[in-house]
Amino acid sequence: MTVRAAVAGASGYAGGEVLRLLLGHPEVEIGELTGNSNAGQSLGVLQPHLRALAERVLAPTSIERLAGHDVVFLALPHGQSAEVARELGPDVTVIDCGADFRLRDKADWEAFYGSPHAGAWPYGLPELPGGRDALRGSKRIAVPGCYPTAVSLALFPAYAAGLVEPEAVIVAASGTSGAGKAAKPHLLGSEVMGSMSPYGVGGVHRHTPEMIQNLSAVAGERVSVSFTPTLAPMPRGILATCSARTRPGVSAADARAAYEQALRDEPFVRLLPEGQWPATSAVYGANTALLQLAHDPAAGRLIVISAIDNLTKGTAGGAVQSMNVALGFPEGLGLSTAGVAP
Ligand SMILES: NC(=O)C1=CN([C@@H]2O[C@H](COP(=O)(O)OP(=O)(O)OC[C@H]3O[C@@H](n4cnc5c(N)ncnc54)[C@H](OP(=O)(O)O)[C@@H]3O)[C@@H](O)[C@H]2O)C=CC1
Ligand SMILES: CC(=O)N[C@@H](CCC(=O)OP(=O)(O)O)C(=O)O
Repeated sequence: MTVRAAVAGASGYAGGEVLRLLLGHPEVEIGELTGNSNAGQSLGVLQPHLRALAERVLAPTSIERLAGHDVVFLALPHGQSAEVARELGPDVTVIDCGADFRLRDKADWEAFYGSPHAGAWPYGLPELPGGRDALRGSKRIAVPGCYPTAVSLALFPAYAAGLVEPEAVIVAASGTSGAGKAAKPHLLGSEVMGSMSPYGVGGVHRHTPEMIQNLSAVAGERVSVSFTPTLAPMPRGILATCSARTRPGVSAADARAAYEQALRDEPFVRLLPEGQWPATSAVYGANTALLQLAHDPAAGRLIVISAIDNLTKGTAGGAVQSMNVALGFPEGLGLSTAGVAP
């Protein structure tokens, strides 16, 4: 069964990555492509790496343009998806790469996004316990934020197995494409090259409540999260260093066994052999999350490090994987675990 898919926000980083993956998806025909300030411009100019779409021209984003497709990917700024989604019929599969429908808690949404809460949709992280069941047949999917993807995949096996206390400390580095294509002064090349810097420190980053939501659901109790994001001088990738206090008696071998068990059948999440560590270069352009763990007995903490490509597993790959589950396609269709190296 071939489906026809439209992409709104096709001039942006997330929309471009969705299109790169859809070009390799055997069951998807690419339909309307829309943008905002770049409407009227050709994809050959806006996304020069997508040669097969070079002649296509962006239309303005409107319901008329997006209606009539089987699937609509929304890769729009926060707050822009809800209205579009409301107008699209219940028979259209709408996959939102933005944040609008990720959080279930209205107060959290209002506190971190400062706008009215639009609601919550089934969450596009199939690997979480119950994740695939929630997505199967769903016509609405909220694709996770890139940091919550890296962190939730790193820590869910520990909480599912009861290995750690309900507190997690996370420091993560992201490539600059995480901030989107729109020009921002602190992302000028001269500010970013050759430097790493923190931002959103002290529990204020909007991905914090999303991590708490995911980990608490797995743990069955509220998990507190201290999250510090940093900006790294690379275009793509997230390296998340996550730790939590181990429950009494938990050993390194227990942790390894629990992760191996939890990830045994996962096609896109891999616990590396002992002695190998995740690196962003190994997941560049791949829909893979690579993990490694260590137990620090002196500190009494389990440390789990994960690497993803923020635009692939962290956005567009997660979106396509979730679409596959929702529509009943093989989950890995159109998705590669092969990265680009060096
Ligand atoms: N970058 C990343 O790593 C990740 C991004 N996301 C999410 O994906 C979404 C897109 O992000 P990203 O691609 O990085 O951002 P970009 O800034 O690169 O792209 C934004 C896109 O939205 C369009 N747009 C801007 N304003 C409007 C508007 N008012 N109405 C309709 N379309 C508009 C732009 O069109 P035009 O260029 O024509 O003006 C462009 O196509 C965001 O919600 C983001 O949170 C999620 C996870 C990770
Ligand atoms: C480096 C950088 O700026 N990253 C973005 C996160 C990108 C992402 O996943 O975000 P959305 O929630 O916007 O979909 C940030 O910290 O705001």
